[in-house]
Amino acid sequence: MELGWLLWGTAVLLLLHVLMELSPSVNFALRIGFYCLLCVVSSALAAVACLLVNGGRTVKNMRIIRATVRTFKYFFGLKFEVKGLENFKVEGPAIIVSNHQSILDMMGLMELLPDDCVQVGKKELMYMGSVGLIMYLGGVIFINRKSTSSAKMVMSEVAKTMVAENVKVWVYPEGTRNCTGDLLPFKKGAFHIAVQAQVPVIPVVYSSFTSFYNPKTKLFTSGKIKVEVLPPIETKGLTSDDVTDLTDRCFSTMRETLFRLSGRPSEARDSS
Ligand SMILES: CCCCC/C=C\C/C=C\CCCCCCCC(=O)SCCNC(=O)CCNC(=O)[C@H](O)C(C)(C)COP(=O)(O)OP(=O)(O)OC[C@H]1O[C@@H](n2cnc3c(N)ncnc32)[C@H](O)[C@@H]1OP(=O)(O)O
Ligand SMILES: CCCCCCCC/C=C\CCCCCCCC(=O)OC[C@@H](O)COP(=O)(O)O
Repeated sequence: MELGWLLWGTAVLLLLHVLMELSPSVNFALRIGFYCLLCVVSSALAAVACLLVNGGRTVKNMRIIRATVRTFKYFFGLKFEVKGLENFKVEGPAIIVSNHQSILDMMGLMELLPDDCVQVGKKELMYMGSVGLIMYLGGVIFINRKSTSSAKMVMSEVAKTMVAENVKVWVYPEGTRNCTGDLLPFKKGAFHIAVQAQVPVIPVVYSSFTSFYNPKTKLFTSGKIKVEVLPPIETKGLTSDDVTDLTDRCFSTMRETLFRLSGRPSEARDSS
């Protein structure tokens, strides 16, 4: 009986392996499916650990989440090469902004997440079962993207509490995933918070995933991601009139870094 199960199991695994080799779509679906399963199962386990260790919603839970998610890269053959971590060593709170390419970004995020740092996420994520629960327990700030006034109100509240509670806040200023190898125009919420709280903005750039991950062509292989934490941009003395300038400055620096890290030729940069 047990031998029968073993043979069946081996046959199914072999078949999946062959299908993955033959069809990029099957390979993509299985790898993404496995990633989601890993997120769901480890979120459930991590939620129990968070509740036992810290008792409820607190940024301290991010340490447990970070340690868990840092193991995921080994399943997918992903390597991170990180530079500039010393730029996180600013005194007190800061806004961290980074490019957002895919749901796989959670691995890159946790690879360098500093202590006492929460993220801003769309409120729909809260309803993703155990994944929503772990985000809630980790202190993720949920915003309603469909209501500008409500999102702005939450962001302004964040500007006050991040200073009072001495936490850093991680925002994806593109406001949505974008896996084209370029940046979408930045939304200004992160920069408004930085100016309101008079805290520095620390840009983080991940190289383009397109060489190993592309949902359009169903590409998902192993790969290397270069990451750079750029020097903090001070906001002391800036007012709301300076937000557009601050946003543009940050966008240009990050775009230049993205192209450099991704080895994009300079002619392509100039023509886009
Ligand atoms: C253990 C296993 C675990 C498994 C893994 C699971 C989980 C890991 C755990 C945790 C990780 C969590 C990671 C979560 C990632 C989530 C990623 C996302 O969800 S990205 C999407 C959501 N984020 C954003 O949208 C942020 C960026 N957006 C903005 O900043 C926006 O500006 C906005 C505040 C949302 C508002 O957007 P909207 O489109 O409605 O309006 P505009 O941007 O056009 O702004 C209109 C207008 O208002 C001005 N403005 C904006 N903000 C402010 C403000 N705070 N104060 C004053 N004014 C503001 C803006 O400048 C515009 O005016 P103007 O045009 O005149 O400049
Ligand atoms: C009871 C309901 C159960 C639902 C189960 C859902 C299972 C999904 C499982 C795992 C998914 C892992 C997701 C990791 C978190 C990713 C966060 C993220 O990257 O969100 C996308 C968001 O930034 C922008 O969204 P859009 O690009 O605008 O869209």
